[in-house]
Amino acid sequence: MAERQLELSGVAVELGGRQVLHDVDLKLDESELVGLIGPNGAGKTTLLRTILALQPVRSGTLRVGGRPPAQARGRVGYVPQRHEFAWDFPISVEAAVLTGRAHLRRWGRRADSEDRETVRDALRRVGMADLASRPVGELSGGQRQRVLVARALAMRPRLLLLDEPFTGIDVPTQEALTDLLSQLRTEGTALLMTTHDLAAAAGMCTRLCLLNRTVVADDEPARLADADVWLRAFGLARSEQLLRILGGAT
Ligand SMILES: Nc1ncnc2c1ncn2[C@@H]1O[C@H](COP(=O)(O)OP(=O)(O)OP(=O)(O)O)[C@@H](O)[C@H]1O
Repeated sequence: MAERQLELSGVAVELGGRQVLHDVDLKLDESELVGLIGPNGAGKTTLLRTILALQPVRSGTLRVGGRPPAQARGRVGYVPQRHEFAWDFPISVEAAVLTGRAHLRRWGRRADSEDRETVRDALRRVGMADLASRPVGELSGGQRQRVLVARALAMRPRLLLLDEPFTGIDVPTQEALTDLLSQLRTEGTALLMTTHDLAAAAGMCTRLCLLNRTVVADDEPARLADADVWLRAFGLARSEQLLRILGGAT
């Protein structure tokens, strides 16, 4: 049976005294790729940060690999939005990816041969092995995205969270990333990805989870063909543009 990597049941989260998420139920097993879709401000990033134990759960239950999130940090990789990384920091690509292993190493200990081999392997997987010594500030947007993915892979996560990984990247990087996510799935990694690219998500995800403060719908893309579900998720009236974007899906 597939191993459960993530389970949320009735989860509520508050930010600044305001309830941002309520009654969130979500399950994710190994080898699943779930697209987290919702309008701006729906709580997608907050949900990822809560799974990473960066945000407390107000009520409900959250388990990562069967454990409370604070005890499961070593099994969750995170690819943040690109603007969240300090690209002006004067370090090489290799050093940036090595930071992905920092919490697996004892504080102050130097990187060993296993760390370096894991970093090289992660850079190979994202097609960046040739640029290992390049300063991160000199990279293009697509190359930066690859570095963030390699950094998350360097910890060999069982669960990988990706925040808008396809936003603003070139087509070759989109294709390479799509292939990589599919490979990770076949290796058993569970993947949860926020995206605004509905067409890409429908094409590659095993399930789509429509979030708007709570889970409005969660199913295989082909089974989410009802326009009303999408309209509810996005809080829209029937006439709006989303119906046209969804095209055949509605
Ligand atoms: N530190 C904070 N304090 C109070 N409210 C916050 C804080 N951070 C975010 N919020 C609010 O929480 C809600 C959810 O934000 P979040 O960033 O999780 O949404 P999102 O779905 O990721 O949006 P986007 O698609 O725009 O990235 C928003 O209304 C936002 O304004």
